Amino acid sequence: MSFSNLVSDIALRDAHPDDRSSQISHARSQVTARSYTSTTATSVSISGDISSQLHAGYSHPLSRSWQAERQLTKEMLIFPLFITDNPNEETPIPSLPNQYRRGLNRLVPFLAPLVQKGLRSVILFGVPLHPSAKDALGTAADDPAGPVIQAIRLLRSRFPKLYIVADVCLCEYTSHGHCGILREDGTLDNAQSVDRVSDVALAYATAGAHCVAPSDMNDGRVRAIKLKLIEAGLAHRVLLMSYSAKFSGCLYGPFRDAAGSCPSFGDRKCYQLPPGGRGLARRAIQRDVAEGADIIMVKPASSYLDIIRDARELAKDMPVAAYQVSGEYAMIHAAAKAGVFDLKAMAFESTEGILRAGAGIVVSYFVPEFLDWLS
Ligand SMILES: NCc1[nH]cc(CCC(=O)O)c1CC(=O)O
Ligand SMILES: [Zn+2]
Ligand SMILES: [Zn+2]
Repeated sequence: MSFSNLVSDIALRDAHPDDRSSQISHARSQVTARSYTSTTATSVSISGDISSQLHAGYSHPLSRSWQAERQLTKEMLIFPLFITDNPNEETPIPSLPNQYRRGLNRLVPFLAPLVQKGLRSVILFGVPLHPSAKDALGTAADDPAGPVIQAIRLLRSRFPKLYIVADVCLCEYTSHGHCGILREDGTLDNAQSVDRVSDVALAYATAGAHCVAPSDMNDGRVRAIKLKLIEAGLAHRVLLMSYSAKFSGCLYGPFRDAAGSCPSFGDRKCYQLPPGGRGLARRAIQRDVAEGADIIMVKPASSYLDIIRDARELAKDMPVAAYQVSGEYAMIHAAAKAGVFDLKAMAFESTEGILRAGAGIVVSYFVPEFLDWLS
């Protein structure tokens, strides 16, 4: 049977208008199936033809939606916020389109309409603008008058249903910009760093954060934080989301612009994971599960979908989160601006990939848009 006969054989009249082009590939798959059965010596089995028919399963927008194991919902989304120590600040971040650094006085007016639209959760990053706020120990990180602790209190009281996650790290507060306390030779002092990071986490939990999320990558911080939460009587209501598999690479640039957290020397390659290190990521995930994490996070997301799947399998009984980081967001914006694709379509496609890999929680700078798109 010729290819053109087959094409006319197909009921094009039943196709949805947007599905006409796929009829051609449909015809090709029938060619393959039929020529296979006709050249076999055994009796023609119809099962080959039946199993080759996939299009019926997704020929309608609703049936297409049934094909996903998970659909994106507003409950899955966590929105990152950059909070400065200058109460009236509202400054756009050039490398992060539509994102701003905001002071305390700007938070409630900004968030109120988003909460109205269904915003469920935010993750807070402190951005001390005054250089004097930074020192070798990151003292400002748990300053009770600092932006994060003040924001936790404010948001808890003004938006009682909003779930508050506090990112826990020292790099925004250290004079050298590294994620811990350094030895004289410039390497991280792990024991001191873990003690300091866990104190900061405890301060955020005490201030009312529903969740503390250590992003520092010091060894053993999950256990140290969990123990301090237990000791303080907070372990039953403060969730610990670990940035377990956090890879070093080029995708955090816009964030470091936003947070002013670029290391003043060196890089983070000795504590964040090497991009090829799948085995290390698996060990880090298993380690954090054993140390008492409640949620495992993988970061960045799109270049690490296999790691998200690993996390899904290694931490079977726990939620898995993925952080679509600043560089991923900036790339999508830049490509959309250059006409490569439609921004909304790509925001959905990238997020669907993250969910398909196994995440059930997505930290994303697209949250305000998703709240509109999902309404
Ligand atoms: N440790 C701080 C921290 N927490 C989250 C991010 C990155 C988030 C993003 O790029 O959107 C970073 C930056 C870094 O590790 O340099
Ligand atoms: Zn850090
Ligand atoms: Zn301490």
